[in-house]
Amino acid sequence: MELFTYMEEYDYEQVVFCQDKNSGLKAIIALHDTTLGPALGGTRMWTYDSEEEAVIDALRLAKGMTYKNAAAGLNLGGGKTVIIGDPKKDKNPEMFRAFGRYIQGLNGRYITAEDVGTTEHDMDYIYMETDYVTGISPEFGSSGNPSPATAYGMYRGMKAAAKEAFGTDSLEGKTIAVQGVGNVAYHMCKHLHEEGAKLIVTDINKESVDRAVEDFGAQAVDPDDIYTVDCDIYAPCALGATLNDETIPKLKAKAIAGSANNQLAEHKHGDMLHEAGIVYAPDYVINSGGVINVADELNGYNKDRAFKQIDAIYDSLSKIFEISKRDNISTHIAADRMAEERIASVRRSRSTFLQNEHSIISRRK
Ligand SMILES: NC(=O)C1=CN([C@@H]2O[C@H](COP(=O)(O)OP(=O)(O)OC[C@H]3O[C@@H](n4cnc5c(N)ncnc54)[C@H](O)[C@@H]3O)[C@@H](O)[C@H]2O)C=CC1
Ligand SMILES: CC(C)CC(=O)C(=O)O
Repeated sequence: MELFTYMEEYDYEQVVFCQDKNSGLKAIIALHDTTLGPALGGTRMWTYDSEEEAVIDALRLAKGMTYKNAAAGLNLGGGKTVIIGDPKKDKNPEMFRAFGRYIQGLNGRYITAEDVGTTEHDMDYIYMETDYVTGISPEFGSSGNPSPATAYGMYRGMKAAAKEAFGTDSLEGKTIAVQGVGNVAYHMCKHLHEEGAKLIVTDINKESVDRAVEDFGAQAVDPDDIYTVDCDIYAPCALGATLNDETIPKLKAKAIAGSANNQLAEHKHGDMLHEAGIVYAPDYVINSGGVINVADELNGYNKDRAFKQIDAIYDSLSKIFEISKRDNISTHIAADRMAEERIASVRRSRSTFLQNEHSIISRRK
């Protein structure tokens, strides 16, 4: 991979490689676009097959955060971190403290939070070294783990997708197939179960499946079978790129509404779904509840205010479905346009010179 060529093609601002031999930290912080404000995005810890795979994941996730934060109406740019390692075996407090110092070194250009493989406690260690971290334990005045907020937004977004696909937003009696029942999907399943939906679940982790079967009466299937089950809505809630040439033709669902980031392997897969008449709720819109919740901490956390904003995911998706129908474009393109227009308009409105803003002249005495 030619890193600078890739960065130039997709307009990335900065990539930071962090290494700390003592703790074993190997992290990549990718900052995509900070037009709207400091980049806010979580830290993923995962066992990558190669360093290149980790870099690409950080870059793709960071760009997704630019679009997510813009579409959610937040004054925040897009960034993300990946830490290379096994979250079950390779973590230690020093690793997250060392990482916190790297974040501090960016002086507010990047603010982190949880993602796959990291927890509230990891964030607490980062917080020992920097203020630029959210989703820390509630005893520090924070909003805590963002997963329940993401799950609530998912539930609201799934109702909007159901309205578009079935003419009613009630999920009672609907069969929903869930890939990956981890932090977000467990809480999402709780909402769906309470509304009377039937759940089919899969996970590579048996304990997670057992918990969903026990708590929500879900039916369990093998990971490879989730694409072919009879269902009304498919919810990809594991990792990215699972909507691709191989899986899309197998799907029986009329709507797709999941929490995973970067669900479409390529842009053309959004078009494939549109052509197949499947209502696709763009991932970064439907899963923005978590970032909306942690972003609220920057104003002094207020749960009611944050959840009111999360509720609005329903309206944002309804608007996207409307534009998609009106202009006969796929929903992911409609969402991208919404986000890009917001960034472009803020960029224009910030183009005037300010004497008190940092600029080359402010350094001259
Ligand atoms: N935690 C949050 O608030 C947010 C999470 N997301 C995204 O949602 C997705 C899920 O996040 P979390 O629930 O936090 O992570 P998690 O790690 O708790 O859950 C993911 C689950 O997927 C399972 N899994 C992985 N590969 C699988 C496969 N091939 N087949 C079946 N199951 C598989 C894992 O075993 C795990 O149980 C991720 O893509 C994440 O980036 C997006 C926005 C916010
Ligand atoms: C705080 C996190 C939920 C933000 C993030 O990384 C995401 O939405 O993917």
